[in-house]
Amino acid sequence: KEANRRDICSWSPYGSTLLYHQPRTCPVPIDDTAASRIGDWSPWSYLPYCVKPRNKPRSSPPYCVFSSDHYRAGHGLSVITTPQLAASIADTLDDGTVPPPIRNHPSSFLAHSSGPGPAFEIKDLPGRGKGAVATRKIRQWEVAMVAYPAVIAQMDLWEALGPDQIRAVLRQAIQQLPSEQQGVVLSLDHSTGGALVQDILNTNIFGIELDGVMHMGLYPESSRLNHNCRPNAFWRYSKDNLAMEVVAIRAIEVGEEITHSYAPLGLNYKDRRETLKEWGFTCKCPLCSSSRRVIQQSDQRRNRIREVRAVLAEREDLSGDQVDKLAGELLRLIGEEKLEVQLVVYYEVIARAYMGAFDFEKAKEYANMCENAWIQYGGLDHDNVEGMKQLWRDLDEML
Ligand SMILES: C[S@@+](CC[C@H](N)C(=O)[O-])C[C@H]1O[C@@H](n2cnc3c(N)ncnc32)[C@H](O)[C@@H]1O
Repeated sequence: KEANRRDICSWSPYGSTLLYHQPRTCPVPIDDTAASRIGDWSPWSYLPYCVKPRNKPRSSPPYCVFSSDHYRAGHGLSVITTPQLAASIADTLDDGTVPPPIRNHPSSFLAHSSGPGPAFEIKDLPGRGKGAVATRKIRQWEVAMVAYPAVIAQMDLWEALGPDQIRAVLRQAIQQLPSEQQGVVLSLDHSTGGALVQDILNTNIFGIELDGVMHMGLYPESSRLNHNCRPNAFWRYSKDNLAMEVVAIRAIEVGEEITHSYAPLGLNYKDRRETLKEWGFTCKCPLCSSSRRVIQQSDQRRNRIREVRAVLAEREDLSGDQVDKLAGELLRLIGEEKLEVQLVVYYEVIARAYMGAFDFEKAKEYANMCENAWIQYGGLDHDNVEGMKQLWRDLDEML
């Protein structure tokens, strides 16, 4: 009975978990041979271009280029992945699967442009190339930017394919984009070295998950966002419609650059530099451009944040008063370091520390703060809603 339901793909773990419920169809995965045999490769605009990944076992599925000309009002999309994963995202090609709040956002190119227009402009910035600068005040939790992918490629592409195969699939993926989108992609920044398209991908990708498999997502609009070690925004994307939202973590003033962090948050200066080497640049954000004394003070705070977190998470003999003191110190340091994006994680650590100290009122207070922050942070379909439910279950069991 289940298998007959149109909204469940038997081979797809996502099946019916759409937040924005659309009837889901379940296209059959096709490679180039199957598509030519049946003479149909819809919903894709071109016959898939497939290669056998040279560095994977012989039984592995091919990696194919699937392109759509009409994706997001004709901006186009090329996906380099297995036939099965391509079939699992076929429904997202339909503009109708983008929920109205995202589709109608002023920065979305699907919006009918009678509204106020985007809240940012792309400008040249000293030492950092181009970047997005706020043209009006952006409120905390406001979606500042909506973006859609132009290229998606399986994350292990560079290892799975031989160099000639990589060149061939990238050439095909770019050639099959509408010409305007080709120009947009080829004009993106690149700083990691090597062949142009591969370098553009390495410089600009966001890691996204399709059916549990990591992919590189190239989102040209949000590619212009620079890194900041004290970011004022973060990004999230929806598996259901592939749209990316850039959200303000605190109020952003007119003229302020909108930034996110490319590196895990909370690293000290040396570790951040090491991590950002992979991206091929030396960070020139305001913190990294400060005096040595300011950087040292920041490092001390960041080291202390890690220590306090470890004490709260690991010590089982803390009293309520001790948790009060440590939680207060942790939140003060996070505020001083402007690492608000991490609060979701720390609220849970504090809630669990209060549970350990049998102060259930405070535990509930922080569990509530954690849940509200996750909802603001990830939206209702965020994976961590499950983690939150576990926190509440653990708390209920103790009461
Ligand atoms: C994803 S792009 C960001 C937009 C880019 N600035 C542009 O002009 O399109 C990443 C590149 O921007 C530059 N960049 C980003 N954040 C930076 C920072 N904090 N300091 C210096 N350069 C930065 C680096 O060249 C990096 O490789």
